[in-house]
Amino acid sequence: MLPAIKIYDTLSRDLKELQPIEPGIVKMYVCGPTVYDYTHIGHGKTYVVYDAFKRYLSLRGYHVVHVMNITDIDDKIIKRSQDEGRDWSEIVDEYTRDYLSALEKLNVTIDHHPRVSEHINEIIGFIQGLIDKGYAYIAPSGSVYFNVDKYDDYGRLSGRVSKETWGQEQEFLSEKQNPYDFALWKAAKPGEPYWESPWGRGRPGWHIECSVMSSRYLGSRFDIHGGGTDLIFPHHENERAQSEAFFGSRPWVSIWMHSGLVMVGKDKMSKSLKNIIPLKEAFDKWGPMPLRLWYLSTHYRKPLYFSEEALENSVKLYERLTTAAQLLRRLAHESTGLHYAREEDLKVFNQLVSLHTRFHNALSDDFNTAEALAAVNEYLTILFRDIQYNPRHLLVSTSIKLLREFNTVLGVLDRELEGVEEGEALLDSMVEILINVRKELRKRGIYDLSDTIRSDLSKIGIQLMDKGLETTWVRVRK
Ligand SMILES: Nc1ncnc2c1ncn2[C@@H]1O[C@H](COP(=O)(O)OP(=O)(O)OP(=O)(O)O)[C@@H](O)[C@H]1O
Ligand SMILES: [Zn+2]
Repeated sequence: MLPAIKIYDTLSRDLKELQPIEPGIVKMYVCGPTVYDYTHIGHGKTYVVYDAFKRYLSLRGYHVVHVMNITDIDDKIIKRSQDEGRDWSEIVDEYTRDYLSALEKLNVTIDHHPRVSEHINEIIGFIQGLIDKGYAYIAPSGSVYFNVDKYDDYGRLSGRVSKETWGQEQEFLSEKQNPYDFALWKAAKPGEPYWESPWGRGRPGWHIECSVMSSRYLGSRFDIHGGGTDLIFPHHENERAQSEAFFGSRPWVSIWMHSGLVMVGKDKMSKSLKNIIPLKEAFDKWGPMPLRLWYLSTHYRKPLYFSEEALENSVKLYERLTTAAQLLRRLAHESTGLHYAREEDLKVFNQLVSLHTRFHNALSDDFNTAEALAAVNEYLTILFRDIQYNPRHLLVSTSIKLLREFNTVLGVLDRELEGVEEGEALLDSMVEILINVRKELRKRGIYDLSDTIRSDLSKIGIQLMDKGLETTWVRVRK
């Protein structure tokens, strides 16, 4: 029996057992990027952590619905478009493309990827609802603010008990009833992008989009709300206040799950601090899969300090994992004759089984990927030390099963593990057929054709090596 899944909930400051509102289905919303600059390795951590968590939930048999928004209307985007003299939609297109391509490389999938600009009517409806219920007021400028005093649980998520610590959006102090009220709708200044609304031309404030789009795709209550710890205040505090006010029920979400930030020294890696490494540069230097492993090398709630050395270690781990997948593919063919296990083999088998338990214990206890990776490392040691030269069927098939399970969460060997399926065996046989044909051609002196076969195979990553008339081959990973 696998242990129940527990996750640290920022609101109750305690571990909470995952008990989905609808049995078997986990609904998760994670705050996504504001697309006004290149996606950086800090963002990548947040995306990969929730992707890996979702993969773990799937491994445990849950159906997960994962929503992440794209903020394509925001003050930062408008500022960038004014600074560069470019239309805001051009900026949004450029950086959305960069973001989506980074997700693809990182092997992160999202089920719903809603954009603010495509939900303006729903946002207006939600704000009107808050006004009607007495939680929001219209200022003379045409902006609409949330009246924080009307909501009785403000500050609990972030642990800010005193009103003195709630101040935000200083630029609107003159028209807000309180310094801690926040904008739901911002009246447009000349030259700014705008949409028509009952309160005049304007655009949504930042926080309202997440309340609206989460309920649009997940309903008025859902299981997990995530994002980086930088968002707890004011963003998530505000999301919570306006959602519970609008739906008139509590709790809005069952678990608030926050991931620690990528840090450069003492600072958060951040576009605004200009200390970023864009993901596209990091991909060239270390590769996307080692980055995934690096993100998972520390407990998700802790900060992750940027370090070239740590990234090099992840590159090495990735190499060991890919070698393991290749080795297992080979052993899967070789071990078919070794259908008996001796006593010492059973000991190795038991070690593998206990690593499986350790992996699940770690991940079900607040998704401890650092501890899970320790189990993976130990598995690799056993594979290369005890199984590689003793490929008993029991040990090889258990190792394959385990590596698949590990990878379901890690998400770095999807392609390599396909190699263990029948499809790959078929491909292997096809290569052998071509090699035999080529041998015949060479025997008959038809070298131009035999060279063509070799160079064409090399283009698809299959390298032939001749020794006399005999030919061996390897797969070259690009
Ligand atoms: N340094 C970081 N480490 C981990 N996650 C981060 C980091 N910076 C931002 N995030 C997370 O990435 C997601 C998208 O962030 P967003 O685009 O809003 O960043 P931002 O705060 O505007 O960026 P920046 O601070 O770089 O200007 C959010 O969930 C946020 O919590
Ligand atoms: Zn949000």
